[in-house]
Amino acid sequence: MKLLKIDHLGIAVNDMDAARQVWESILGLSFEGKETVEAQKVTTGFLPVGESEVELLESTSPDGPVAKFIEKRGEGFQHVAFRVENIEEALAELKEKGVKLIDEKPRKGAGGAMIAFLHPKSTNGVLVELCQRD
Ligand SMILES: C[C@@H](C(=O)O)C(=O)SCCNC(=O)CCNC(=O)[C@H](O)C(C)(C)COP(=O)(O)OP(=O)(O)OC[C@H]1O[C@@H](n2cnc3c(N)ncnc32)[C@H](O)[C@@H]1OP(=O)(O)O
Ligand SMILES: [Co+2]
Repeated sequence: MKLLKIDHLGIAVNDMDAARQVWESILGLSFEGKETVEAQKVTTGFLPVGESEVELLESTSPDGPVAKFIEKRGEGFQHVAFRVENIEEALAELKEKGVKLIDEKPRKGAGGAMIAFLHPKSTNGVLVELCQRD
């Protein structure tokens, strides 16, 4: 398995439009548009930066992972997503190594990507997303 690059950094926010203002006007990034991914109970908003992107995450439901995260920790950095060439192979390899997988099988993410999460308890307290884009 090879991690190709940091695909995106996920930031949990209370209000997409308010957060978008901050990342655009203060940090000078450009907002690419919103997309709701119901399976994850989030609306995403991507802002490219170099070879990677910032992914703003607003929860669509009080019982979603982003709402729960904000309730416990407040707004902030929620996950890092690494691009991989072959997500099925990567998951098989990580499972073999005893890594605790949240998703044993890839799921559909934003922008047509296939994604899977590793449990933060396996990765030094950081929620890791693997992401394959074809
Ligand atoms: C659209 C897509 C895309 O990019 O295409 C996305 O990104 S969707 C992005 C949103 N989707 C996701 O996050 C899906 C994957 N996440 C999950 O399944 C969940 O959020 C878990 C990570 C399993 C946490 O679940 P849950 O909140 O029910 O468990 P919990 O609160 O008991 O947390 C268990 C322990 O993990 C810690 N914990 C929870 N969320 C964490 C996070 N984001 N980063 C680091 N640690 C985290 C808690 O503090 C707790 O630690 P202590 O035990 O020490 O107190
Ligand atoms: Co993500």
